Amino acid sequence: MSNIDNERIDEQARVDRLTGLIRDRINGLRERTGGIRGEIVNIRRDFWDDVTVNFEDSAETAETYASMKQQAELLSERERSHRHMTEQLSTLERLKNTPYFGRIDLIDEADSGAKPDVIYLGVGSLLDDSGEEYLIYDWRAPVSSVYYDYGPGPVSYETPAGTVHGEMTLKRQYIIRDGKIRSMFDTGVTIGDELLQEVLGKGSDAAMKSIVATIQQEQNAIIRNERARLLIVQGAAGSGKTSAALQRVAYLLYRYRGVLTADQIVLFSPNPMFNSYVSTVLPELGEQNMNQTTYQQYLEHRIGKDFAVEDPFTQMEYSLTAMDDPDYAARLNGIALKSKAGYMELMDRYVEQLGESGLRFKSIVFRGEKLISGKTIEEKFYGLDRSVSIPNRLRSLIRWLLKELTELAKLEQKKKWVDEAIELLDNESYAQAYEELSKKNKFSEHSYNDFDSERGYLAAKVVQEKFKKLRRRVKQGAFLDVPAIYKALYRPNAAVVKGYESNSSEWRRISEITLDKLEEGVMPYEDATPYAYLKEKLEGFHTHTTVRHLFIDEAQDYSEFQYQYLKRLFPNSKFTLLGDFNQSIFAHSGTGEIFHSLSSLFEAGETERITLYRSYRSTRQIVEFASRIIDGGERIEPFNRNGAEPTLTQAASRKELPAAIAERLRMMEKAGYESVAVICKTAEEAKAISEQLAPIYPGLRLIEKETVTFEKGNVIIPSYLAKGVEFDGVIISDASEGAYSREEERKLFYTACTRAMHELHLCYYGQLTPFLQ
Ligand SMILES: Nc1ncnc2c1ncn2[C@@H]1O[C@H](COP(=O)(O)OP(=O)(O)OP(=O)(O)O)[C@@H](O)[C@H]1O
Repeated sequence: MSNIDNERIDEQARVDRLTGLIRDRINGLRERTGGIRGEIVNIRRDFWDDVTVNFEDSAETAETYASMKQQAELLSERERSHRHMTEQLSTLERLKNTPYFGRIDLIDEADSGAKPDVIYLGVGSLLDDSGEEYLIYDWRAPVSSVYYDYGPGPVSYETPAGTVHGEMTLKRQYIIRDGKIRSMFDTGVTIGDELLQEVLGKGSDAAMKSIVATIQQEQNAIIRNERARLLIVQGAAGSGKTSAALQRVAYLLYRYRGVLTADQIVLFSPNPMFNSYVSTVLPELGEQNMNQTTYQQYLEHRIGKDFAVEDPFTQMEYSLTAMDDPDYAARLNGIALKSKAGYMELMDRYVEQLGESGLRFKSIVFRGEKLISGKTIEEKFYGLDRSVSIPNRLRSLIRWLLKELTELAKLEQKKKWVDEAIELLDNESYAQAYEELSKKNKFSEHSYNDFDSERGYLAAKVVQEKFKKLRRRVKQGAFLDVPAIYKALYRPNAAVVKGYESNSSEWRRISEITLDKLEEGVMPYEDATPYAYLKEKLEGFHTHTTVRHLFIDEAQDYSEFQYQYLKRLFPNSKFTLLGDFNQSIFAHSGTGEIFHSLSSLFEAGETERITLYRSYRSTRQIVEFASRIIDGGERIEPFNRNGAEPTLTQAASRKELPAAIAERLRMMEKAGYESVAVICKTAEEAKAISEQLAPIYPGLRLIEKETVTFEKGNVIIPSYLAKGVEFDGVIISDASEGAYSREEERKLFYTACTRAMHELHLCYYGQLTPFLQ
């Protein structure tokens, strides 16, 4: 028997020993948690039986208090133990079938000559019975970084106590399934092809997978980066940006356990469906999910009461389909203009001017009557000390208005409608009034009819009730008419835009189309951030000070303005931005140059950039094919996994396209693929193709912007919604010149093609897109 065979026997014996130990511990823990759970139920049920309650005198009261405290402490101690055991159980469950995936043998420089420490890495740590020796190290432990960063030879790694140097004498990888070593091999720096081949060759899933066992060196740099205030990751399609981001969250939660919690981490995703796609990774690693949201959801939350906020996909659909609209060019120019930092400066200047004049206030109206006119409020506001900021002046104004309302309420009580309202009161209200007044001795002993004071009391009650809503709205500052203030920016001769764009006919056109939308109650997507920013500047910023880490996926899709805004909203947060400028498809994010220039967001020393060139998602053939579409694509390195060449199918006419697509779908079904996407350029096209395919290839699920769950199966999806997700096979429904030929469509086309893991097929009619010619 060869050496390696002997070693494998030893290794399997160790796996057996550990899985046996893990199982024993699981059984023991299950029994104990069951017992504790029972105890907790009993303590809760008998809590008051076991407490002697007696408040007769101070000594008895003290004793009662002490006995309650003792019971409460016992309960919380039991609950703590239960929580701890449940966590341990969940770690053991994760280690049960695959206790570890890697091993390193390490000699610490400090004790050279000694035998190497043998370190096994898994998705959780395991101590021996003495509690002193690690049988398995968590992949996030400081020493584990050596596994991802080095091959055999000299190594170093950071610990809280400083840098440790040493020598790695062995690096081994395992594929262990159900407690059996399927294969094991010794490697250098790169974590072996074999393991990656196995992982990447599998079918796609409804949920993203964790990549702990095969994290690559450059990905590890992202995961463990702790220095940068702003970490910018530019990575080719399929290079593992999202995967690395999620592993990074898990790493941070481990590294800062006790200090950092999952709710202090926020991930901005490209769409709600993507949220569902990535939501299983962290629980799989034994961590809680961070807060996940989309920028659109955030905007809705902030300004959704003022306007119907257009979403980025509707804007996208417009930019892809509305070329015949006479306002098309003006709208696109407006989108570009409003996404720049210069537009934020314009808002700043506007706010400065508003400090002097121009704020608009709504009158405070009650029962159709103006109680305090907008004009009066305005005069009061501008009568306040002008050196004070607008939000602080508004606060004074609120105090003044509330006082005024108290006085006005008294006048209101005398009005006739109040009498009518009193008459309609029920008996209970009367009885209550009588009781309260008796308590206050308001009824004079001599009068037999206390009508006046009773009426006074009831009138005050009626008016107070009706004024409640008014007072609440005043407290919220709802009398400031932010929509009107924003609209004023686009009115002819708005003071602030003088010298900015006032003479340009383009600006006038942009203003007109924006105003039209705003008057309809619709907030165009490109205006949503400027509006939210203006609102915050006037009312005072609602910052999220507890958030420590903000992750933005598909970061190339955000505008400069949006970044500046986010920076202000999350003042205590580090930013991790993950994107690919080759996939910037939105009109507001330009051609991705914003993503390039982001370094200016923070100080130079606080920003770090990492570029990922290696693409893992797709076969070599697909990566090479797709890379030809974009500039600089030759730098993208495919992972060496082979598959079929992408195919081009020319249909005789547009009408024949569905048949060609159906044919490809059947072929892929035969080949056993379970998730195939027909990717269309727009939602409009997706809907049409979906209807045409239904009779000849039923069962495809149409994905729309409202779709919130990502499920396994065959789908029809618009290109821009397929961002960030992947499929076994992709069929580009229409790769004709008519669909993809404008320069703005190049990146969209690239994004669509790079969603495929194993097979890519393109259908077209007439001329093929010039991007492939
Ligand atoms: N180190 C790795 N080990 C195993 N699989 C990996 C690794 N890195 C990436 N992958 C796989 O590659 C695929 C693409 O990863 P991911 O979606 O994170 O890439 P991305 O850079 O965010 O892509 P895109 O920009 O196209 O959305 C996923 O299936 C992921 O599991």
